[in-house]
Amino acid sequence: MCCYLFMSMNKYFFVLNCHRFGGWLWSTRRSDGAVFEHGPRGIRPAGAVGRNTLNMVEDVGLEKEILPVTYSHVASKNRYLYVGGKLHKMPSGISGLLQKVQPFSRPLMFSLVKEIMVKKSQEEDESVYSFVSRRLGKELAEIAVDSLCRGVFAGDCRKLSVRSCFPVLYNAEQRRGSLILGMLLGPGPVILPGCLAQRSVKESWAQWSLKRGIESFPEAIIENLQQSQKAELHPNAAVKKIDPSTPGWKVHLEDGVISADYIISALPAKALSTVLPPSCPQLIQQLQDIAMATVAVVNLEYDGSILPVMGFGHLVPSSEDRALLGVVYDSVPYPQHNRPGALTTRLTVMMGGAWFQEAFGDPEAVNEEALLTCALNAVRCHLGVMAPPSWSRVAVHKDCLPQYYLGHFRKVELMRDLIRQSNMQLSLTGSSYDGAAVNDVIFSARTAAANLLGTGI
Ligand SMILES: Cc1cc2nc3c(=O)[nH]c(=O)nc-3n(C[C@H](O)[C@H](O)[C@H](O)COP(=O)(O)OP(=O)(O)OC[C@H]3O[C@@H](n4cnc5c(N)ncnc54)[C@H](O)[C@@H]3O)c2cc1C
Ligand SMILES: C=Cc1c2[nH]c(c1C)Cc1[nH]c(c(CCC(=O)O)c1C)Cc1[nH]c(c(C)c1CCC(=O)O)Cc1[nH]c(c(C)c1C=C)C2
Repeated sequence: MCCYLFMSMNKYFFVLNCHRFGGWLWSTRRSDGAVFEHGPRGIRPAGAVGRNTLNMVEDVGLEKEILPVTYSHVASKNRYLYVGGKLHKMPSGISGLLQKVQPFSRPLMFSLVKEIMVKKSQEEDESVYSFVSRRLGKELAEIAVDSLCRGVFAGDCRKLSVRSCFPVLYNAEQRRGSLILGMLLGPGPVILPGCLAQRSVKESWAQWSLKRGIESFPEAIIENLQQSQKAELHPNAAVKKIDPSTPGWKVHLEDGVISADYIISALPAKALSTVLPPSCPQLIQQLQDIAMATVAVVNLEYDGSILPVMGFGHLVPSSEDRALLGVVYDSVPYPQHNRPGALTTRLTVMMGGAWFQEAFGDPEAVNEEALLTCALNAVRCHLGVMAPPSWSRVAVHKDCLPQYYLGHFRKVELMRDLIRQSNMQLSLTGSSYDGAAVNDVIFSARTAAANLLGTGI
C-alpha cells in the first residue's frame, strides 16, 4: 500500500517508485461518477486486524465515506462455485450444512462431525490441500478449498502452506486438536474498537468499501501526513540502493540521498532484495525466493440488470478451468459505485494467478485483446450474458499476490533472525511475509512501528 518508511530525527520519509501512493489499492473514478476497483474491493471489519483498520479509517476522517455491507445482505449470503458447467450456491447457515448441496456428494455436516475425531498432525507445516483432505475429506479440498485459495491468493492449494495462509486453521488443530473446536474457542490479539469498529459490530458488517473507492483510503492517509508536516513524501523516487552507515542507513533515491536511523520496509520482498547491500547475501536469497502470482483483472460494465443470480460472485476450481479464477459481481455489494442515474451492472473477471504463465505466457508480452476475449467468454458461458459490455478495462497485475509456499514461516523466521544477528536497523512488513489481506499489511506495519517506538499496539 505504501512502500518505504525511513525514520530520522523524528522525521518520517515515505518513498515510492511511482506517481500515486496506494499500491494495489487502486480505483478508477470515471467522469460520469462510476467507480471501478482494480485491486481489493471490500475489506473485512472482523477481528483485531479488521478493527485496527477501521480505527485508522476513523483517524483519517473517512467515517462518513464508508459503504458497509451487512451479513444479511445478499452479497454476504450468496457465493457461488462454477462446477460442471453450472453455478452452485455455496452452502451457508445450518440448513446448508445439514442438506446435501450440489456439487458436493454428501451433507457438509458429515465431514464436520468426522473432523473432530481426526488426529492432529505432527508436521510443522503442510499444504492447504493435504491439511483439508486429511481433516475434512478430498472432495472439500478439491472443490471448495481449491477455489478458496484461488479467491484469496490466486494460488494453488497443493503448494500453499496452511500454516502461513490460514494460520487460524493451523492453530485450531495444534491448540484444540480440531478445526471446529479451535474456531469456536480461539482468541486473537486485543485491539480496542473505536466508534466505527463498534458500529461495525452493532450493525453486523461483513465487509466495507468507500464512496469514492478503496483508493481514497491511502489518499486520505497521505493528506493527513502532509498536514502533520512530520513526514516528507517522495513520490516518483524509487529506492535505488540502501547502504549501511553509522548509525543506520544511507538511502539512495532517484531524487537524492537520505540518511535514516531505521527502515521499515513495505516493499515487495523481491524489490527489497534488489536494493539491499551485497553484504547480506543470505537475506537477499531468502527475499528472492518468495514467489509472486500475476493476475489479469478485467473490469466490465453492462447496460441493465444482467445477472442471473445475485451474490458476491463465483469462483472456479482449477479442475474446471485453470486460467479463470473467478468473477466478482461488484454491483451487488456496491451499487453506489454504478453510474448514477442509470441501471448498469459492473463485474470483475480475475484470471491467471499461479496458472498465468501456462495460460497466457509472459505477463510483459500478453495481448490485452486475448484477455478481454477470455473474460467475455467466461461471462457468456458462466452467466449467460450474451450482450457486449458498454465499457471494459484490462489490467495485468504483475507479481501482485505473494505465494506462501510450504515452509514459508521458516523462511520469514530465518530472515528476521539474520536481520537481528547482523544488528540491521530494518523491519520487514508488507504482503510478502505475514498475510496478504489489506488488514494484515496495515497491522504488520503498525506492529513494526510500535515495536520500534516501544509503544504498545
Ligand atoms: C486483484 C487483487 C484483489 C485483491 N483483493 C483483496 C481483497 O478483496 N481484500 C483484501 O484484504 N486484500 C485484497 N488484495 C490484497 C491486497 O490488496 C494486497 O496484498 C495489499 O494491498 C498489499 O499491500 P502492500 O503495501 O504490502 O504492497 P503493494 O500494494 O504492492 O505496495 C508496494 C509499493 O511499493 C512500491 N515500490 C516497489 N518497489 C519500490 C522501490 N524500489 N522504491 C520505492 N517504492 C517501491 C510500489 O510501487 C507499491 O506502491 C487484493 C490484491 C489484488 C492484486
Ligand atoms: C478470483 C480471484 C480473487 C478474488 N479476490 C481475490 C482474488 C485473488 C483476492 C482476495 N480476496 C479476499 C482477500 C483477502 C482475504 C482476507 O483475509 O480479508 C484477497 C487477497 C477476500 C475473499 N474473497 C473470497 C473469500 C472467501 C475471501 C476471504 C474473506 C471473506 O470471506 O470475505 C472469495 C472470492 N474472491 C473472489 C471471488 C469471485 C470470490 C467468491 C465468490 C475474487
